[in-house]
Amino acid sequence: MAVNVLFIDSYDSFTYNLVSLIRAQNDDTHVTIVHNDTFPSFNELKPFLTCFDCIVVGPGPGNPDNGYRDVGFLNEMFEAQLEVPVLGICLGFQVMCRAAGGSVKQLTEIKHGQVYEVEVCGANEGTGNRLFANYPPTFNSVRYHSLHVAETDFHCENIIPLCYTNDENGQVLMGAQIANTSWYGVQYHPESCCSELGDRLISNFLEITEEFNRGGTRHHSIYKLQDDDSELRRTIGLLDKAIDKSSVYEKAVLKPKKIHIEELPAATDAKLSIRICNALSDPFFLMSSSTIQENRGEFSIIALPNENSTVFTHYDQLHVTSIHRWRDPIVSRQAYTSAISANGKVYPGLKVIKEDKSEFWKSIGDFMKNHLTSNTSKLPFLGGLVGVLGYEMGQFTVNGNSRDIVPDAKLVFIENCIIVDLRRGVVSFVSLNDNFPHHLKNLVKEIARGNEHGTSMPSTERLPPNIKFDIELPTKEAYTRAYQKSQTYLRQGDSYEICLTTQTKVTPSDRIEPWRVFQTLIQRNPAPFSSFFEFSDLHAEPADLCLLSTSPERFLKWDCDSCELRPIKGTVRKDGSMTLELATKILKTPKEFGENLMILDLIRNDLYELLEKVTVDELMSVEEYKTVYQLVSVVKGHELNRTAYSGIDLLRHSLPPGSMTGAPKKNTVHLLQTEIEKDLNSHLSNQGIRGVYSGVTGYWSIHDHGDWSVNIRCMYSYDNARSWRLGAGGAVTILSTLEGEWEEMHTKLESALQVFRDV
Ligand SMILES: C=C(O[C@@H]1C=C(C(=O)O)C=C[C@H]1O)C(=O)O
Ligand SMILES: NC(=O)CC[C@H](N)C(=O)O
Repeated sequence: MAVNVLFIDSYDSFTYNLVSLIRAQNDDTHVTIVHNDTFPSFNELKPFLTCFDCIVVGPGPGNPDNGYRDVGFLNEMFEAQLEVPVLGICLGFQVMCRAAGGSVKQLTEIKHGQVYEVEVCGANEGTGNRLFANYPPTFNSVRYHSLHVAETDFHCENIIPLCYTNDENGQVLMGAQIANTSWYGVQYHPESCCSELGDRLISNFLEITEEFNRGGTRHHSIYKLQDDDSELRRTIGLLDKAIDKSSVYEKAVLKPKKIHIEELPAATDAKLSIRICNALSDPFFLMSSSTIQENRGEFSIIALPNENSTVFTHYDQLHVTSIHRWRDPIVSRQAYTSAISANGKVYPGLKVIKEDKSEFWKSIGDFMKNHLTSNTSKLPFLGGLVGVLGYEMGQFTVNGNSRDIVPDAKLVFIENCIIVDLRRGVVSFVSLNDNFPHHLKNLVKEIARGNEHGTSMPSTERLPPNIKFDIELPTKEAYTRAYQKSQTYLRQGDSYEICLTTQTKVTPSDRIEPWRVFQTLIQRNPAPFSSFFEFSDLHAEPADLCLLSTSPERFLKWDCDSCELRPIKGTVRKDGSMTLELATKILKTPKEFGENLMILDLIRNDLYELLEKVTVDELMSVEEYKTVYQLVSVVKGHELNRTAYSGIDLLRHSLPPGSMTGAPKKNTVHLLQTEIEKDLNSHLSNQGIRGVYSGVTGYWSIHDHGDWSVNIRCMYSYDNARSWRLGAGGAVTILSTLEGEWEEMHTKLESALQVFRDV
């Protein structure tokens, strides 16, 4: 049967998991998604309702008692006595029960990302438990809620209980029908990857819908519309577009390009790329692995910008993108500075576009469209854009308002690179225009043979002595206030998990070359996604952005048809007595399980927004790093080829990384920026801005491969290494403790900060 579903989203991070579950029931099911505030009031939505067979009201942050601010027009909608089948989930369920006379109260023991056994009430009787037809007496499902429908109310005659769970709160209502209506709902999350029988719930509801519409006078499904109903069809089309899902660029048929690759056998030495970089006199960017792990860190990429390299820089606060050539002598610092801040002035060699960050994505899409090729290769990168995207390039952040104008994104087009395949022991020289510098090839050949001339790695894991470091850490008082605010929001139901982060500033008494600091860092904290980016892209001028990263976390990797994300959530410090076995025990407790599951479900959501097929390939494995053990899940997206989207769309739509925000993303990012982290970093000039930290670093190759890691366990500088900033944090959940989080933040901070200690 063709069913036309209206899905009302309350800005949750699990919406598209539900939408995909609904779509999966039937090929003919059409789901139209609107937000709960797409319309200023229910009246404006009402005329469209005849287009739909049923309504699904999704989960979300907030409390129905807060009215339009939290739930948009939903209270009004349920008060309007709709004659249409409704399925309310979590927040949707709470709004529905409230309209039927129930009251919504805070749980004593809040449940975020926890699996509970749900007991189904009695067998079918009359219109009774249709929603749970063909269910076993009990099943497991995931709960994400701070609020619930109070027990005193569900014994009222309007609310017919359909299932319960029992926990420290007593008996908690998990599902109900509103008497004399075809409104149903569940408090738990059927769409979570750790919930059972979610598909059966949806298919039962769709059957209820079908029967309702068959028996009644409603025959409005769009698929049954006649040609003269084109107006209605158009209306649905308009509603379908209420949420912007445009792609970064329009995919086209690609042609192969001759790419010049020369291979050289080399040792399988994780430090080879560092040894090569040590010998380079011209600028380079490095994406390297100092540890090789399954499916990570097999390749190190040395990208060599040259005078043909186009440099894209975006300034979120100014709404400006600048485009110029790498170290173009005709672009002076003075011209550059005045061009980006004074609107519309034209300088030779420099293009300044007034655009916001969403247009920035389109600008790089337009640029790359002309460079993409159909080549396939074993190499991850053949040339293309490399660089850094800061946290504020992602969705839902608001513009900063600071004195310091710093770049939020920097991407450089690379035509020459050296790729070290650490597994196969091969070095490749790759050139798009056959202009790979000869002297460099010869130099690398010498190094691969082990003939270095006094340029080897510094033998100590220490920075040069006699330099003092002024370290400004966040205060415990400020952290405590931010932590407590986070707990308040979690209890109120405004968020399920909040990644609370801090920033530390380090000022050396003397400048140390970033490359020197990086070498020390990667020896102290080897990681699969280490990167070195010194953007000295203005001729004879110091770098205005520098990033040294030892990230353990892949954010997103893609090729033409599939993608992979590896969210890390759950951290245990490695100290003398900690073993893998013990860490595994700690990481498999409800606190860490919930923390990881929430982000895992969020990431599935981010992919389902654009893709149909998403799988969880690893559920919470424990991985060992130099200073910590981490809980890692692996999520894959498939069949990108069948959609209008490419990897860059997935990147754009899923930034900032969920593991750095918490869930639901929109509200949590907003709370972090405007309330929680606002006063936490008073020692920084641009507070309220995370900058590079929490963003991503990586590449977009011309053969449409990409790989981006999360900017954590890193340091970055906006003043040419005169001072460094280090971000660190962790997810705060209802099961966190202040001391535990404070310690975890320090553990992560120390993984990079240690290079400035015991020098
Ligand atoms: C916030 C950081 O790390 C993030 C938070 C983690 C956690 O809460 O367990 C783990 C890895 C990262 O996604 C950090 O390193 O600063
Ligand atoms: N997942 C949800 O929809 C949560 C609903 C509500 N904000 C609560 O915390 O209870």
